[in-house]
Amino acid sequence: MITIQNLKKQYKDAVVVDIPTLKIPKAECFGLVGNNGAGKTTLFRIILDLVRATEGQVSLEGEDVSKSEAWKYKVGAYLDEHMLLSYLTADEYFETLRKIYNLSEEDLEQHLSKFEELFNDEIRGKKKYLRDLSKGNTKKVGIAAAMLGNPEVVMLDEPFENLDPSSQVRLKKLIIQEKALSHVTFLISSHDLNHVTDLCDRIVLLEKGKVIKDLVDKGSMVEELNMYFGT
Ligand SMILES: Nc1ncnc2c1ncn2[C@@H]1O[C@H](COP(=O)(O)OP(=O)(O)OP(=O)(O)O)[C@@H](O)[C@H]1O
Repeated sequence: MITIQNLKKQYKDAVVVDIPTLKIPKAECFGLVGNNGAGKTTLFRIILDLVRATEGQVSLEGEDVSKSEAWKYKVGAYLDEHMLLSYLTADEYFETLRKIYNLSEEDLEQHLSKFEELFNDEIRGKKKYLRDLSKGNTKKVGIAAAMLGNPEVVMLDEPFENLDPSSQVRLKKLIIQEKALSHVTFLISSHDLNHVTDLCDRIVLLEKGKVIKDLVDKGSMVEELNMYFGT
């Protein structure tokens, strides 16, 4: 369970996140939507302790993420390319993570085999450094890395952005499979209302840092969001 309490982030006079309370239960697929600047990435960054909140706290299984370290072994995340080691090739990067997570070569192969269709022969066995990959292929590496090591929570910021249409469908299939096989809690922010509503059990809509809708009814989710976004 991720618990957010009295959370505020302020830059000078601007309050960009303001969430009195929000609980994300284990194994939920939690979607986060909102217009540009609504505070989605900032909220993810606070959850990952990449940005300190001005007030309040985020805890994972009762541990305040800004005061403890143990939660880091339970969380995998891909927010942007800064999280990668761009001077490595994809194979070198996965091998580095394998050692960090203390996985066997078989474990790594088994994990990466799930991404074979998504990688589409563009990622593994290439001599290209991550910094030279296309935006979509970079994202695929980041997503595969975020899901490595059996994390309990996987956080993905805009996972569908820059992916070609076939890759978007493949990624969606992969996340659905992973949801069915494990009890991973997914936190996914997206501007793609169709994908996020297809995938997620619950969608939270942020506006100027505040939760203005918390949707759990699959039947009316799409309609409510289309009404809000005028789509
Ligand atoms: N370091 C910073 N200094 C000042 N303002 C910041 C900083 N980081 C974020 N902001 C502001 O916080 C607000 C929320 O930004 P954030 O990136 O979280 O929004 P978002 O919902 O992820 O947007 P998008 O959909 O465009 O990615 C924006 O107004 C942004 O300008």
